[in-house]
Amino acid sequence: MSTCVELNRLEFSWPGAQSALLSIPHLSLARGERVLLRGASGSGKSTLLSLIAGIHTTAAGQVNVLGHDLAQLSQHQRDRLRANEIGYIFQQFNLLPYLSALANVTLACQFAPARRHRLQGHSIEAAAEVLLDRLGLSRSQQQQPAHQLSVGQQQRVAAARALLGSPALIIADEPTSALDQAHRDDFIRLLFEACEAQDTTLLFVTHDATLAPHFPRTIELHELNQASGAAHV
Ligand SMILES: Nc1ncnc2c1ncn2[C@@H]1O[C@H](COP(=O)(O)OP(=O)(O)OP(=O)(O)O)[C@@H](O)[C@H]1O
Repeated sequence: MSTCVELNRLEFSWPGAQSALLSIPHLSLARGERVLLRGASGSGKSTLLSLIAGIHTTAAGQVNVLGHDLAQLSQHQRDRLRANEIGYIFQQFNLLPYLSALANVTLACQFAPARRHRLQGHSIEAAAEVLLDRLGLSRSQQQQPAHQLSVGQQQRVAAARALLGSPALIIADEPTSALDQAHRDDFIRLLFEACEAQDTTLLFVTHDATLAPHFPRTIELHELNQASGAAHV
């Protein structure tokens, strides 16, 4: 099985902080793996995601994504790698409220040539419609402005935007915190099915312990992180 993400001797401190936030000897995520990353509020989960996504970098240690050492890439190269290979689902979804659901999804491929290429000749719009169908949005809902959709529907749009064009990695940062349990379980099932269909690795972050049974692998950040100032559950 090939490796999607690998961290080696990663150290990270925010500028001005008195101690390291993250000190992670090793972490490896295989291609297609579904992993839950759990940790207390403030323990550094979002920071770790931003390092894996190449939004922030650290000179200490190695963050490897699909065989690329992110520290060796220019900012432009990291941005391209992220656009092409990483789909991000945010806690607040970050949809453009007055654009239709469909237009929010198609945006994902506008600046990502590799993602467009993987649509294998289908138009971006046709591929987005099929993905939204699969995630349970009717064609009329797909035409509605995002702000007129329910929270659960907006979340599916955010998931479709992340999944379109089969990126290698989906990073989901607390994407279910606004949902009740039934909608949450339903969303996770749909997300798993979509990731499996396209062999996408899923790194799903939460502080909710009850989600662990859904995932084949759970990582507790406080067990992974050896930084002395790290927050514990
Ligand atoms: N841009 C930043 N600049 C400086 N410090 C930051 C920045 N972002 C986060 N921090 C600090 O890093 C620590 C970890 O924050 P982070 O958001 O990574 O935690 P988290 O585990 O995702 O928390 P939560 O579950 O509450 O979202 C906090 O002390 C926070 O104040």
